Amino acid sequence: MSTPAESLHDAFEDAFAGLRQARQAFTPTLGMRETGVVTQVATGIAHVRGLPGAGYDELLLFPGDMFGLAFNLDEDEIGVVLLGDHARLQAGAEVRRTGRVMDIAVGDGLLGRVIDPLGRPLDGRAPLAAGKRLPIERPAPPIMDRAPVSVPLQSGLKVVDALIPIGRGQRELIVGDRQTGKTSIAIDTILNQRGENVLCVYCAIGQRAAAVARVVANLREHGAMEYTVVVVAEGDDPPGLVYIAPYAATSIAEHFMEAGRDVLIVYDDLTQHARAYRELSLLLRRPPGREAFPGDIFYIHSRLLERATHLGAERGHGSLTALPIIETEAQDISAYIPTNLISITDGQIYLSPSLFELGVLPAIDVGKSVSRVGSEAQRASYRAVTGDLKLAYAQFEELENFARFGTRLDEDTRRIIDHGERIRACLKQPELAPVSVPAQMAILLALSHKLFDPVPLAQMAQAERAVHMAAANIPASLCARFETGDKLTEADRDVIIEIARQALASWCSTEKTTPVPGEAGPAATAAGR
Ligand SMILES: Nc1ncnc2c1ncn2[C@@H]1O[C@H](COP(=O)(O)OP(=O)(O)OP(=O)(O)O)[C@@H](O)[C@H]1O
Repeated sequence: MSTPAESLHDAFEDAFAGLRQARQAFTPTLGMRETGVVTQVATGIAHVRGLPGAGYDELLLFPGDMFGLAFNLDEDEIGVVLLGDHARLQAGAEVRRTGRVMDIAVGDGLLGRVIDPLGRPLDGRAPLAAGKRLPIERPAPPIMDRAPVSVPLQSGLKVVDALIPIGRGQRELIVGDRQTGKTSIAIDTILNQRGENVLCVYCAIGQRAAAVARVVANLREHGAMEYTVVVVAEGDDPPGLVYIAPYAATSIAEHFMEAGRDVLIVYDDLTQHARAYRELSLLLRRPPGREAFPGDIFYIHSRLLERATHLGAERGHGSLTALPIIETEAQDISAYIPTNLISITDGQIYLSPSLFELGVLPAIDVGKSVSRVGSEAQRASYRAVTGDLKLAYAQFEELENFARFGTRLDEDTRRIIDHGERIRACLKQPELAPVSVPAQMAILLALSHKLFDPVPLAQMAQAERAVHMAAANIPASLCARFETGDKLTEADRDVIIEIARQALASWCSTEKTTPVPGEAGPAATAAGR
Protein backbone atom coordinates (compact mmCIF):
# COMPACT_ATOMS: atom_id res chain seq x y z
CA MET A 1 0.00 0.00 0.00
CA SER A 2 1.44 3.40 -1.04
CA THR A 3 1.80 6.29 1.34
CA PRO A 4 -0.10 9.60 0.68
CA ALA A 5 3.20 11.19 -0.39
CA GLU A 6 3.74 8.47 -3.00
CA SER A 7 0.16 8.81 -4.36
CA LEU A 8 0.66 12.56 -4.70
CA HIS A 9 3.91 11.97 -6.53
CA ASP A 10 2.23 9.54 -8.98
CA ALA A 11 -0.55 12.02 -9.66
CA PHE A 12 2.00 14.76 -10.44
CA GLU A 13 3.94 12.37 -12.67
CA ASP A 14 0.74 11.60 -14.69
CA ALA A 15 -0.11 15.26 -15.05
CA PHE A 16 3.43 16.16 -16.15
CA ALA A 17 3.49 13.29 -18.65
CA GLY A 18 0.33 14.69 -20.28
CA LEU A 19 1.84 18.17 -20.38
CA ARG A 20 5.12 16.86 -21.80
CA GLN A 21 3.20 15.05 -24.57
CA ALA A 22 1.14 18.12 -25.40
CA ARG A 23 4.30 20.25 -25.56
CA GLN A 24 5.97 17.79 -27.94
CA ALA A 25 2.90 17.68 -30.22
CA PHE A 26 2.53 21.47 -30.22
CA THR A 27 3.65 23.06 -33.50
CA PRO A 28 3.06 26.78 -33.37
CA THR A 29 1.59 28.33 -36.54
CA LEU A 30 1.56 32.02 -36.97
CA GLY A 31 -1.68 33.35 -38.46
CA MET A 32 -1.83 36.87 -39.69
CA ARG A 33 -5.05 38.71 -38.93
CA GLU A 34 -5.22 42.02 -40.63
CA THR A 35 -7.81 44.27 -39.12
CA GLY A 36 -8.95 47.68 -40.13
CA VAL A 37 -11.55 50.11 -38.96
CA VAL A 38 -14.74 51.51 -40.48
CA THR A 39 -14.44 55.25 -41.02
CA GLN A 40 -17.75 55.99 -42.71
CA VAL A 41 -21.02 54.19 -43.45
CA ALA A 42 -23.67 55.08 -46.05
CA THR A 43 -26.60 53.21 -47.66
CA GLY A 44 -25.11 49.96 -48.90
CA ILE A 45 -21.45 50.94 -48.62
CA ALA A 46 -18.72 51.59 -46.05
CA HIS A 47 -15.26 53.16 -46.10
CA VAL A 48 -12.52 51.28 -44.30
CA ARG A 49 -8.98 52.25 -43.28
CA GLY A 50 -6.08 50.11 -42.17
CA LEU A 51 -6.24 47.20 -44.64
CA PRO A 52 -3.49 48.05 -47.13
CA GLY A 53 -3.10 44.39 -48.21
CA ALA A 54 -6.76 43.82 -49.20
CA GLY A 55 -7.30 42.82 -52.85
CA TYR A 56 -10.01 43.81 -55.30
CA ASP A 57 -13.26 41.88 -54.71
CA GLU A 58 -11.89 40.39 -51.47
CA LEU A 59 -14.49 39.46 -48.90
CA LEU A 60 -14.17 41.54 -45.70
CA LEU A 61 -15.79 40.54 -42.44
CA PHE A 62 -17.64 43.12 -40.34
CA PRO A 63 -19.07 42.66 -36.84
CA GLY A 64 -22.26 40.58 -36.68
CA ASP A 65 -21.02 38.23 -39.44
CA MET A 66 -21.75 40.81 -42.09
CA PHE A 67 -19.69 40.58 -45.26
CA GLY A 68 -18.59 43.25 -47.69
CA LEU A 69 -16.73 43.30 -51.01
CA ALA A 70 -13.60 45.44 -51.38
CA PHE A 71 -14.50 47.58 -54.38
CA ASN A 72 -12.52 50.81 -54.47
CA LEU A 73 -8.88 50.28 -53.52
CA ASP A 74 -7.54 53.74 -52.80
CA GLU A 75 -4.14 54.46 -51.30
CA ASP A 76 -5.25 54.87 -47.72
CA GLU A 77 -8.89 53.79 -47.80
CA ILE A 78 -11.08 51.04 -49.23
CA GLY A 79 -14.61 51.56 -50.53
CA VAL A 80 -16.61 48.46 -49.54
CA VAL A 81 -19.93 47.23 -50.94
CA LEU A 82 -21.90 45.84 -47.99
CA LEU A 83 -23.75 42.53 -48.36
CA GLY A 84 -25.91 43.21 -45.31
CA ASP A 85 -27.88 45.96 -43.64
CA HIS A 86 -25.71 49.08 -43.30
CA ALA A 87 -27.84 50.25 -40.33
CA ARG A 88 -26.18 47.53 -38.21
CA LEU A 89 -22.77 49.09 -38.76
CA GLN A 90 -21.14 52.13 -37.19
CA ALA A 91 -17.96 54.10 -37.74
CA GLY A 92 -15.19 52.71 -35.54
CA ALA A 93 -16.22 49.05 -35.98
CA GLU A 94 -13.46 46.50 -36.60
CA VAL A 95 -13.09 44.95 -40.10
CA ARG A 96 -11.12 41.82 -40.91
CA ARG A 97 -9.65 40.50 -44.13
CA THR A 98 -10.74 36.97 -45.07
CA GLY A 99 -8.27 36.37 -47.90
CA ARG A 100 -10.99 34.85 -50.10
CA VAL A 101 -13.49 36.00 -52.69
CA MET A 102 -17.25 35.67 -52.52
CA ASP A 103 -18.50 32.16 -53.29
CA ILE A 104 -21.78 30.23 -53.28
CA ALA A 105 -22.88 26.65 -52.62
CA VAL A 106 -23.65 24.74 -55.83
CA GLY A 107 -25.01 21.28 -56.61
CA ASP A 108 -28.16 19.19 -56.97
CA GLY A 109 -29.20 20.01 -53.40
CA LEU A 110 -30.22 23.46 -54.62
CA LEU A 111 -32.91 22.20 -57.00
CA GLY A 112 -36.33 23.13 -55.68
CA ARG A 113 -34.88 25.73 -53.33
CA VAL A 114 -35.39 29.49 -53.03
CA ILE A 115 -32.22 31.16 -51.76
CA ASP A 116 -30.65 34.58 -51.52
CA PRO A 117 -27.37 35.44 -53.29
CA LEU A 118 -25.41 34.43 -50.18
CA GLY A 119 -26.96 30.94 -50.28
CA ARG A 120 -29.25 31.52 -47.28
CA PRO A 121 -32.62 29.75 -47.64
CA LEU A 122 -35.68 31.96 -48.14
CA ASP A 123 -38.16 29.09 -48.34
CA GLY A 124 -38.25 28.29 -44.62
CA ARG A 125 -36.51 24.95 -45.18
CA ALA A 126 -33.23 23.68 -43.72
CA PRO A 127 -29.97 25.52 -44.49
CA LEU A 128 -28.05 24.17 -47.50
CA ALA A 129 -25.79 21.24 -46.71
CA ALA A 130 -22.07 21.99 -46.89
CA GLY A 131 -20.68 20.87 -50.21
CA LYS A 132 -19.00 22.23 -53.27
CA ARG A 133 -18.72 26.00 -53.55
CA LEU A 134 -17.81 28.12 -56.55
CA PRO A 135 -16.69 31.75 -56.70
CA ILE A 136 -19.48 33.99 -57.97
CA GLU A 137 -17.12 35.73 -60.41
CA ARG A 138 -15.60 33.26 -62.85
CA PRO A 139 -14.00 33.76 -66.24
CA ALA A 140 -16.18 32.87 -69.22
CA PRO A 141 -15.24 29.64 -71.06
CA PRO A 142 -12.56 30.31 -73.70
CA ILE A 143 -13.62 30.39 -77.36
CA MET A 144 -11.86 27.09 -78.13
CA ASP A 145 -14.00 25.30 -75.55
CA ARG A 146 -17.23 26.44 -77.14
CA ALA A 147 -19.37 24.65 -79.71
CA PRO A 148 -21.88 26.21 -82.12
CA VAL A 149 -25.48 26.51 -80.94
CA SER A 150 -27.12 23.53 -82.60
CA VAL A 151 -29.89 22.19 -80.35
CA PRO A 152 -33.20 24.04 -80.05
CA LEU A 153 -34.58 25.15 -76.69
CA GLN A 154 -38.35 24.93 -77.06
CA SER A 155 -40.13 27.76 -75.25
CA GLY A 156 -43.59 26.25 -75.73
CA LEU A 157 -44.70 29.62 -77.13
CA LYS A 158 -45.82 29.24 -80.73
CA VAL A 159 -44.66 32.67 -81.79
CA VAL A 160 -41.18 32.19 -80.29
CA ASP A 161 -40.58 28.63 -81.46
CA ALA A 162 -41.82 29.39 -84.96
CA LEU A 163 -40.53 32.90 -85.65
CA ILE A 164 -37.83 33.74 -83.07
CA PRO A 165 -36.39 30.32 -82.19
CA ILE A 166 -33.92 29.98 -79.32
CA GLY A 167 -31.02 27.52 -79.26
CA ARG A 168 -29.34 25.93 -76.25
CA GLY A 169 -26.38 28.11 -75.31
CA GLN A 170 -27.88 31.27 -76.80
CA ARG A 171 -28.43 34.61 -75.05
CA GLU A 172 -31.80 36.03 -76.02
CA LEU A 173 -32.87 39.35 -74.52
CA ILE A 174 -36.49 39.91 -73.50
CA VAL A 175 -37.12 43.64 -73.74
CA GLY A 176 -40.22 45.77 -73.26
CA ASP A 177 -41.97 48.41 -71.16
CA ARG A 178 -43.27 47.56 -67.73
CA GLN A 179 -46.21 45.16 -67.49
CA THR A 180 -45.99 43.89 -71.03
CA GLY A 181 -45.52 40.22 -70.17
CA LYS A 182 -41.71 39.91 -70.01
CA THR A 183 -41.64 37.69 -66.93
CA SER A 184 -44.49 35.55 -68.31
CA ILE A 185 -42.44 34.64 -71.40
CA ALA A 186 -39.51 33.55 -69.25
CA ILE A 187 -41.71 31.58 -66.85
CA ASP A 188 -43.55 29.84 -69.70
CA THR A 189 -40.17 28.83 -71.12
CA ILE A 190 -39.17 27.36 -67.73
CA LEU A 191 -42.49 25.47 -67.49
CA ASN A 192 -41.92 24.02 -70.95
CA GLN A 193 -38.61 22.44 -69.85
CA ARG A 194 -40.53 19.84 -67.85
CA GLY A 195 -39.41 16.44 -69.14
CA GLU A 196 -36.90 18.08 -71.50
CA ASN A 197 -33.89 17.40 -69.28
CA VAL A 198 -33.09 21.11 -68.94
CA LEU A 199 -32.39 22.52 -65.47
CA CYS A 200 -33.47 26.09 -64.79
CA VAL A 201 -32.28 28.97 -62.61
CA TYR A 202 -34.60 31.94 -62.12
CA CYS A 203 -32.79 34.97 -60.71
CA ALA A 204 -35.09 37.71 -59.40
CA ILE A 205 -33.14 40.97 -59.23
CA GLY A 206 -34.63 43.92 -57.36
CA GLN A 207 -38.21 42.65 -57.77
CA ARG A 208 -41.09 43.24 -55.38
CA ALA A 209 -41.57 40.38 -52.90
CA ALA A 210 -45.17 39.86 -54.12
CA ALA A 211 -44.02 39.45 -57.74
CA VAL A 212 -41.38 36.89 -56.71
CA ALA A 213 -43.90 35.01 -54.58
CA ARG A 214 -46.26 34.83 -57.60
CA VAL A 215 -43.49 33.42 -59.80
CA VAL A 216 -42.48 30.81 -57.21
CA ALA A 217 -46.15 29.83 -56.67
CA ASN A 218 -46.62 29.38 -60.44
CA LEU A 219 -43.45 27.30 -60.73
CA ARG A 220 -44.53 25.17 -57.79
CA GLU A 221 -48.08 24.71 -59.01
CA HIS A 222 -46.91 23.54 -62.42
CA GLY A 223 -44.31 21.13 -61.03
CA ALA A 224 -41.36 23.17 -62.29
CA MET A 225 -39.61 23.68 -58.94
CA GLU A 226 -38.16 20.17 -58.98
CA TYR A 227 -35.78 21.18 -61.78
CA THR A 228 -35.44 24.87 -60.87
CA VAL A 229 -33.35 26.96 -58.45
CA VAL A 230 -34.68 30.41 -57.54
CA VAL A 231 -32.17 33.06 -56.46
CA VAL A 232 -33.78 36.19 -55.04
CA ALA A 233 -32.49 39.66 -54.21
CA GLU A 234 -35.57 41.77 -53.56
CA GLY A 235 -35.92 45.46 -54.25
CA ASP A 236 -35.51 46.41 -50.59
CA ASP A 237 -32.42 44.25 -50.07
CA PRO A 238 -29.06 46.07 -49.81
CA PRO A 239 -27.88 47.16 -53.29
CA GLY A 240 -24.76 45.01 -52.81
CA LEU A 241 -26.91 41.85 -52.67
CA VAL A 242 -28.87 42.96 -55.73
CA TYR A 243 -25.58 43.55 -57.52
CA ILE A 244 -24.10 40.10 -56.80
CA ALA A 245 -27.36 38.15 -57.42
CA PRO A 246 -26.91 37.39 -61.16
CA TYR A 247 -23.26 36.38 -60.69
CA ALA A 248 -24.17 33.99 -57.88
CA ALA A 249 -27.04 32.53 -59.94
CA THR A 250 -24.73 32.07 -62.92
CA SER A 251 -22.20 30.11 -60.83
CA ILE A 252 -25.02 27.79 -59.70
CA ALA A 253 -26.04 27.29 -63.35
CA GLU A 254 -22.43 26.88 -64.53
CA HIS A 255 -21.90 24.02 -62.11
CA PHE A 256 -24.70 22.09 -63.84
CA MET A 257 -23.41 23.09 -67.29
CA GLU A 258 -19.92 21.88 -66.46
CA ALA A 259 -21.42 18.55 -65.40
CA GLY A 260 -22.73 18.18 -68.98
CA ARG A 261 -26.30 19.36 -68.33
CA ASP A 262 -28.39 21.79 -70.34
CA VAL A 263 -29.33 24.79 -68.23
CA LEU A 264 -31.61 27.79 -68.73
CA ILE A 265 -31.07 30.94 -66.67
CA VAL A 266 -33.45 33.90 -66.46
CA TYR A 267 -32.23 37.29 -65.15
CA ASP A 268 -35.33 39.24 -64.14
CA ASP A 269 -34.32 42.00 -64.66
CA LEU A 270 -30.96 43.55 -65.57
CA THR A 271 -32.39 47.10 -65.50
CA GLN A 272 -32.67 46.79 -61.72
CA HIS A 273 -29.18 45.30 -61.66
CA ALA A 274 -27.76 48.26 -63.57
CA ARG A 275 -29.57 50.66 -61.23
CA ALA A 276 -28.16 48.93 -58.12
CA TYR A 277 -24.67 49.13 -59.60
CA ARG A 278 -25.17 52.81 -60.47
CA GLU A 279 -26.28 53.50 -56.89
CA LEU A 280 -23.20 51.78 -55.47
CA SER A 281 -20.87 53.49 -57.92
CA LEU A 282 -22.26 56.94 -57.21
CA LEU A 283 -22.00 56.36 -53.44
CA LEU A 284 -18.42 55.21 -53.91
CA ARG A 285 -17.78 58.39 -55.91
CA ARG A 286 -16.88 56.63 -59.12
CA PRO A 287 -17.09 59.04 -62.06
CA PRO A 288 -20.58 58.94 -63.65
CA GLY A 289 -20.99 58.63 -67.40
CA ARG A 290 -24.02 58.51 -69.69
CA GLU A 291 -27.34 58.50 -67.73
CA ALA A 292 -25.13 58.65 -64.58
CA PHE A 293 -24.08 55.02 -65.07
CA PRO A 294 -20.38 54.34 -64.39
CA GLY A 295 -18.03 53.71 -67.30
CA ASP A 296 -17.82 49.95 -66.75
CA ILE A 297 -21.57 49.29 -66.90
CA PHE A 298 -21.17 47.54 -70.29
CA TYR A 299 -18.45 45.35 -68.84
CA ILE A 300 -20.49 44.20 -65.83
CA HIS A 301 -23.20 42.85 -68.15
CA SER A 302 -20.94 41.49 -70.87
CA ARG A 303 -18.80 39.53 -68.42
CA LEU A 304 -22.00 38.05 -66.99
CA LEU A 305 -23.59 37.06 -70.29
CA GLU A 306 -20.36 35.79 -71.82
CA ARG A 307 -20.60 32.95 -69.32
CA ALA A 308 -23.63 31.57 -71.22
CA THR A 309 -22.52 29.21 -73.95
CA HIS A 310 -22.66 25.75 -75.46
CA LEU A 311 -19.57 23.78 -74.40
CA GLY A 312 -17.76 21.52 -76.84
CA ALA A 313 -17.50 17.74 -76.55
CA GLU A 314 -14.21 17.86 -74.54
CA ARG A 315 -15.95 19.96 -71.89
CA GLY A 316 -18.98 17.66 -71.65
CA HIS A 317 -21.40 19.26 -74.13
CA GLY A 318 -23.32 21.16 -71.44
CA SER A 319 -25.04 24.41 -72.30
CA LEU A 320 -26.18 27.54 -70.53
CA THR A 321 -28.96 29.47 -72.25
CA ALA A 322 -29.54 32.97 -70.88
CA LEU A 323 -32.77 34.95 -71.04
CA PRO A 324 -31.90 38.36 -69.62
CA ILE A 325 -34.86 40.73 -69.19
CA ILE A 326 -34.64 44.50 -69.67
CA GLU A 327 -37.33 47.05 -68.94
CA THR A 328 -37.60 50.02 -71.29
CA GLU A 329 -39.23 53.37 -70.65
CA ALA A 330 -41.75 54.65 -73.22
CA GLN A 331 -40.60 51.96 -75.70
CA ASP A 332 -37.15 53.55 -75.95
CA ILE A 333 -34.92 50.65 -76.95
CA SER A 334 -32.16 53.09 -77.85
CA ALA A 335 -31.61 54.05 -74.19
CA TYR A 336 -28.18 53.25 -72.76
CA ILE A 337 -28.78 49.93 -70.98
CA PRO A 338 -31.12 48.39 -73.64
CA THR A 339 -28.66 49.18 -76.47
CA ASN A 340 -25.79 47.73 -74.44
CA LEU A 341 -27.72 44.54 -73.82
CA ILE A 342 -28.95 44.29 -77.41
CA SER A 343 -25.35 44.43 -78.60
CA ILE A 344 -24.18 41.82 -76.07
CA THR A 345 -26.92 39.25 -76.73
CA ASP A 346 -27.67 37.07 -79.77
CA GLY A 347 -31.10 38.52 -80.40
CA GLN A 348 -34.08 40.07 -78.69
CA ILE A 349 -37.76 39.40 -78.11
CA TYR A 350 -39.44 42.79 -78.16
CA LEU A 351 -42.74 43.22 -76.33
CA SER A 352 -45.02 45.95 -77.57
CA PRO A 353 -47.39 47.78 -75.19
CA SER A 354 -49.76 48.53 -78.10
CA LEU A 355 -50.12 44.81 -78.91
CA PHE A 356 -50.64 44.16 -75.20
CA GLU A 357 -53.46 46.74 -75.15
CA LEU A 358 -55.02 45.13 -78.22
CA GLY A 359 -55.03 41.81 -76.37
CA VAL A 360 -52.50 40.18 -78.69
CA LEU A 361 -50.77 38.07 -76.04
CA PRO A 362 -47.90 37.31 -75.80
CA ALA A 363 -47.42 40.87 -77.04
CA ILE A 364 -44.33 40.05 -79.13
CA ASP A 365 -43.61 42.46 -81.97
CA VAL A 366 -42.24 40.02 -84.53
CA GLY A 367 -40.89 42.81 -86.74
CA LYS A 368 -38.64 44.18 -84.00
CA SER A 369 -37.62 40.78 -82.63
CA VAL A 370 -34.78 38.65 -83.92
CA SER A 371 -32.91 35.50 -83.04
CA ARG A 372 -29.41 35.64 -84.52
CA VAL A 373 -28.25 32.11 -83.82
CA GLY A 374 -31.38 30.19 -82.82
CA SER A 375 -32.66 29.77 -86.38
CA GLU A 376 -29.56 27.62 -87.07
CA ALA A 377 -30.73 25.33 -84.29
CA GLN A 378 -34.41 25.30 -85.24
CA ARG A 379 -35.81 21.87 -86.01
CA ALA A 380 -35.94 21.02 -89.71
CA SER A 381 -39.67 20.33 -89.45
CA TYR A 382 -40.25 23.91 -88.26
CA ARG A 383 -37.91 25.46 -90.77
CA ALA A 384 -39.89 23.99 -93.65
CA VAL A 385 -43.06 25.70 -92.43
CA THR A 386 -42.00 28.97 -90.86
CA GLY A 387 -40.28 30.55 -93.89
CA ASP A 388 -43.62 31.18 -95.63
CA LEU A 389 -45.23 32.18 -92.38
CA LYS A 390 -42.62 34.84 -91.64
CA LEU A 391 -43.00 36.32 -95.08
CA ALA A 392 -46.80 36.31 -94.95
CA TYR A 393 -46.76 37.91 -91.50
CA ALA A 394 -44.28 40.60 -92.52
CA GLN A 395 -46.40 41.47 -95.59
CA PHE A 396 -49.48 41.62 -93.40
CA GLU A 397 -47.87 43.96 -90.88
CA GLU A 398 -46.86 46.30 -93.69
CA LEU A 399 -50.33 46.37 -95.24
CA GLU A 400 -52.21 46.46 -91.95
CA ASN A 401 -51.58 50.15 -91.48
CA PHE A 402 -53.17 50.99 -94.85
CA ALA A 403 -56.24 49.00 -93.96
CA ARG A 404 -56.66 51.09 -90.80
CA PHE A 405 -57.31 54.23 -92.85
CA GLY A 406 -60.31 52.56 -94.42
CA THR A 407 -58.58 52.51 -97.79
CA ARG A 408 -60.43 50.48 -100.42
CA LEU A 409 -58.34 47.37 -100.89
CA ASP A 410 -58.01 45.17 -103.92
CA GLU A 411 -58.76 41.48 -103.64
CA ASP A 412 -55.11 40.35 -103.30
CA THR A 413 -54.35 42.83 -100.54
CA ARG A 414 -57.54 41.87 -98.70
CA ARG A 415 -56.49 38.21 -98.89
CA ILE A 416 -53.01 38.96 -97.49
CA ILE A 417 -54.54 40.93 -94.60
CA ASP A 418 -57.13 38.25 -93.89
CA HIS A 419 -54.43 35.58 -93.82
CA GLY A 420 -52.16 37.72 -91.61
CA GLU A 421 -54.95 38.35 -89.14
CA ARG A 422 -55.42 34.61 -88.82
CA ILE A 423 -51.69 34.05 -88.29
CA ARG A 424 -51.76 36.63 -85.51
CA ALA A 425 -54.84 35.03 -83.96
CA CYS A 426 -53.21 31.59 -84.05
CA LEU A 427 -50.01 32.84 -82.43
CA LYS A 428 -51.93 34.18 -79.43
CA GLN A 429 -51.49 32.09 -76.33
CA PRO A 430 -52.54 32.35 -72.68
CA GLU A 431 -49.77 32.42 -70.09
CA LEU A 432 -48.71 29.27 -68.19
CA ALA A 433 -49.93 27.07 -71.05
CA PRO A 434 -46.97 25.94 -73.17
CA VAL A 435 -47.88 24.15 -76.40
CA SER A 436 -46.23 20.85 -77.33
CA VAL A 437 -44.22 20.44 -80.54
CA PRO A 438 -46.83 18.21 -82.32
CA ALA A 439 -49.62 20.69 -81.54
CA GLN A 440 -47.47 23.57 -82.77
CA MET A 441 -46.68 21.70 -85.98
CA ALA A 442 -50.36 20.97 -86.63
CA ILE A 443 -51.31 24.64 -86.11
CA LEU A 444 -48.40 25.98 -88.16
CA LEU A 445 -48.99 23.58 -91.06
CA ALA A 446 -52.70 24.41 -91.05
CA LEU A 447 -51.77 28.09 -91.14
CA SER A 448 -49.28 27.77 -93.96
CA HIS A 449 -51.83 25.75 -95.99
CA LYS A 450 -54.36 28.54 -95.35
CA LEU A 451 -56.79 26.11 -93.70
CA PHE A 452 -57.73 28.79 -91.18
CA ASP A 453 -58.59 31.39 -93.84
CA PRO A 454 -62.29 30.48 -94.13
CA VAL A 455 -62.70 30.72 -90.33
CA PRO A 456 -64.35 33.96 -89.16
CA LEU A 457 -61.90 35.97 -87.05
CA ALA A 458 -64.16 35.88 -84.01
CA GLN A 459 -63.99 32.09 -84.01
CA MET A 460 -60.25 31.73 -84.50
CA ALA A 461 -59.67 30.87 -80.83
CA GLN A 462 -62.07 27.90 -81.07
CA ALA A 463 -60.67 26.81 -84.41
CA GLU A 464 -57.10 26.95 -83.10
CA ARG A 465 -58.18 24.98 -80.04
CA ALA A 466 -59.81 22.35 -82.27
CA VAL A 467 -56.55 21.82 -84.21
CA HIS A 468 -54.57 21.84 -80.95
CA MET A 469 -56.75 19.04 -79.55
CA ALA A 470 -56.68 17.08 -82.82
CA ALA A 471 -52.87 17.05 -82.72
CA ALA A 472 -53.25 14.21 -80.19
CA ASN A 473 -54.17 12.04 -83.21
CA ILE A 474 -50.76 12.50 -84.86
CA PRO A 475 -49.15 9.02 -84.88
CA ALA A 476 -46.48 8.51 -82.17
CA SER A 477 -43.88 7.49 -84.78
CA LEU A 478 -44.32 10.85 -86.48
CA CYS A 479 -44.14 12.75 -83.16
CA ALA A 480 -40.85 10.97 -82.41
CA ARG A 481 -39.44 12.34 -85.67
CA PHE A 482 -40.09 15.92 -84.49
CA GLU A 483 -37.76 15.22 -81.59
CA THR A 484 -34.96 13.77 -83.70
CA GLY A 485 -35.03 16.87 -85.86
CA ASP A 486 -35.67 14.95 -89.10
CA LYS A 487 -37.16 16.76 -92.04
CA LEU A 488 -40.83 16.00 -92.60
CA THR A 489 -41.63 14.11 -95.81
CA GLU A 490 -44.52 15.07 -98.05
CA ALA A 491 -46.43 12.05 -96.69
CA ASP A 492 -45.85 13.22 -93.07
CA ARG A 493 -47.12 16.68 -93.90
CA ASP A 494 -50.18 15.23 -95.60
CA VAL A 495 -51.00 13.20 -92.48
CA ILE A 496 -50.82 16.29 -90.25
CA ILE A 497 -52.69 18.51 -92.70
CA GLU A 498 -55.45 15.94 -93.01
CA ILE A 499 -55.81 15.82 -89.21
CA ALA A 500 -56.02 19.63 -89.10
CA ARG A 501 -58.45 19.68 -92.03
CA GLN A 502 -60.77 17.30 -90.22
CA ALA A 503 -60.59 19.41 -87.06
CA LEU A 504 -61.53 22.46 -89.11
CA ALA A 505 -64.09 20.62 -91.25
CA SER A 506 -67.05 22.53 -89.91
CA TRP A 507 -65.42 25.84 -90.86
CA CYS A 508 -63.73 24.79 -94.06
CA SER A 509 -66.90 23.55 -95.74
CA THR A 510 -69.90 25.79 -96.31
CA GLU A 511 -71.92 27.79 -93.78
CA LYS A 512 -74.49 24.98 -93.63
CA THR A 513 -72.24 22.48 -91.87
CA THR A 514 -72.76 21.63 -88.25
CA PRO A 515 -70.52 23.29 -85.68
CA VAL A 516 -67.79 21.47 -83.73
CA PRO A 517 -69.48 19.79 -80.77
CA GLY A 518 -69.59 22.04 -77.74
CA GLU A 519 -68.29 25.03 -79.67
CA ALA A 520 -69.89 27.79 -81.63
CA GLY A 521 -69.46 26.90 -85.28
CA PRO A 522 -69.48 29.17 -88.30
CA ALA A 523 -73.25 29.22 -88.48
CA ALA A 524 -73.41 30.78 -85.03
CA THR A 525 -71.50 33.86 -86.03
CA ALA A 526 -71.58 35.66 -89.29
CA ALA A 527 -68.42 37.26 -90.60
CA GLY A 528 -66.09 37.59 -87.67
CA ARG A 529 -65.11 41.14 -88.46
N1 LIG B 1 -49.95 35.47 -72.61
C1 LIG B 1 -50.63 36.11 -71.67
N2 LIG B 1 -51.94 35.91 -71.54
C2 LIG B 1 -52.65 36.56 -70.59
N3 LIG B 1 -52.12 37.41 -69.69
C3 LIG B 1 -50.81 37.64 -69.75
C4 LIG B 1 -49.99 37.00 -70.74
N4 LIG B 1 -48.73 37.41 -70.56
C5 LIG B 1 -48.75 38.27 -69.51
N5 LIG B 1 -50.00 38.39 -69.02
C6 LIG B 1 -50.41 39.25 -67.89
O1 LIG B 1 -49.83 40.52 -68.06
C7 LIG B 1 -49.43 41.06 -66.82
C8 LIG B 1 -47.99 41.49 -66.90
O2 LIG B 1 -47.19 40.33 -67.08
P1 LIG B 1 -45.72 40.24 -66.49
O3 LIG B 1 -45.70 40.40 -65.02
O4 LIG B 1 -45.13 39.01 -67.07
O5 LIG B 1 -45.10 41.52 -67.18
P2 LIG B 1 -43.69 42.20 -66.92
O6 LIG B 1 -43.40 42.98 -68.14
O7 LIG B 1 -42.69 41.17 -66.49
O8 LIG B 1 -44.04 43.13 -65.71
P3 LIG B 1 -43.04 44.00 -64.82
O9 LIG B 1 -42.73 45.20 -65.64
O10 LIG B 1 -43.85 44.31 -63.61
O11 LIG B 1 -41.84 43.14 -64.53
C9 LIG B 1 -49.67 39.99 -65.77
O12 LIG B 1 -50.85 40.30 -65.08
C10 LIG B 1 -49.85 38.73 -66.58
O13 LIG B 1 -50.76 37.86 -65.95
